[in-house]
Amino acid sequence: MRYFTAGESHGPQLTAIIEGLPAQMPLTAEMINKELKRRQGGHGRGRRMQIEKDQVLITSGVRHGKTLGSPVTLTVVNDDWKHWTGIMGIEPLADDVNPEDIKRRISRPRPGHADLVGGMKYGHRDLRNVLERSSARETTMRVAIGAVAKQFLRQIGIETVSHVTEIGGIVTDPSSYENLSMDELRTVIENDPVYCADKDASVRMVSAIDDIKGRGDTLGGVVEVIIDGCPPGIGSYVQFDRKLDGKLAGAMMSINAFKGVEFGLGFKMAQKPGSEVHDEITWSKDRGYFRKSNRLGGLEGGMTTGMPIVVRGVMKPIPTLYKPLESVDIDTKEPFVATIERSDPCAVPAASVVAEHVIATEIAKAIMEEFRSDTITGLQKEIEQYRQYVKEF
Ligand SMILES: Cc1cc2nc3c(=O)[nH]c(=O)nc-3n(C[C@H](O)[C@H](O)[C@H](O)COP(=O)(O)O)c2cc1C
Ligand SMILES: C=C(O[C@@H]1CC(C(=O)O)=C[C@@H](OP(=O)(O)O)[C@H]1O)C(=O)O
Repeated sequence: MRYFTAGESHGPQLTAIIEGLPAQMPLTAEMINKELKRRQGGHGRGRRMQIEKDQVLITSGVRHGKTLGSPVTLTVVNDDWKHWTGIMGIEPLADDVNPEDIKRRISRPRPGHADLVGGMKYGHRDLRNVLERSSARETTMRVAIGAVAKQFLRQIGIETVSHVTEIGGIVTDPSSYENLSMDELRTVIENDPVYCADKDASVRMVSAIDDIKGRGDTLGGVVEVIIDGCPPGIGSYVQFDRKLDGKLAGAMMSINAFKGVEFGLGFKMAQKPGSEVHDEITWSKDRGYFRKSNRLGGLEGGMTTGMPIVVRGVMKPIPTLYKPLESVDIDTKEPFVATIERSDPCAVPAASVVAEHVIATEIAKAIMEEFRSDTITGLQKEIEQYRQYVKEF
């Protein structure tokens, strides 16, 4: 499976193309729209999310609700485009227009964004040309692609869930959710304003977001993704670039504003002896091989172990502040303090949805590399046989 995204934040539309999906898989716009709506939500989002009502249009690769095996194209219209039509025009500028006079041209790079270095690299004196593509608006299409990947994973018995475990130093207590089933956890999270499974922490997170917004500042946090039902042996130890943990870490780090990733106990492993980190192996007739604990987060030697995959990512606080940081105007080289039109004070809940979808996409891709049938029923059969084989190994 291969995929691409395209589109500018304030351009006419966003596009994704996915190639290599099995044929005969049920797929509807509704399945994708449900996830797009979750990404737009979460306490802490700014005014742009009141303008957009993200809805996908499937324009190829699906007929009568089933995949054809041909490339699937997804598009989402930017409702904000109507306010930007002239500014974002595709046609060349008229001869009498000076590029430096383009409406809403940006000559003042924002710290923490791609603006300055992107401008240098691509020769853009209007930094809007960088901002438009570096914006996290792009994550809309990564969620759309991930929704398709999740639908594929569901067909072969793999479930995904994501939740917020920390915002601005407020940390969830794992005992409040670690005994919940995947379905129970999903229900709690979907009904929570910050997609958090610890009710007490959630209340404090909401007020921390309101407080930071009032102060013109922003907050980051940590999100956790859990993937349950993966058979052992997805990924490989035989070549460095086939290790699944490396691919998942790369996917997590590709999300705008993500600055770190960990599996299982993660960075806490540094504080513990080996006997409190590694997971003992056991076997039963019902389950086959399994681990007595899951401190390594479901991966050993770059391969899934069959235990749930547990991966977390840290998101920095949003860089555009109403209480802005100092920067330099590229025209005058003079320092300035920026004025802000709108921004999200905290997008950690939305980012947890993005994280779940990019991880689901990477896992779906890895599974399609291991099992090669061109139809979903063929793949289901192959995977079922493999599950039986590893159980009795
Ligand atoms: C869901 C989501 C929403 C975001 N919203 C904003 C925003 O409103 N304002 C902003 O300055 N950055 C926002 N960001 C973060 C920036 O896109 C990101 O920090 C920037 O592109 C620079 O990339 P880097 O932080 O990965 O270096 C958001 C990120 C995500 C994942
Ligand atoms: C549009 C989205 O997020 C945007 C991501 C973003 C950024 O700089 O990354 C900046 C803001 O955009 P704008 O400048 O238009 O207000 C966010 O709203 C979205 O998530 O769909």
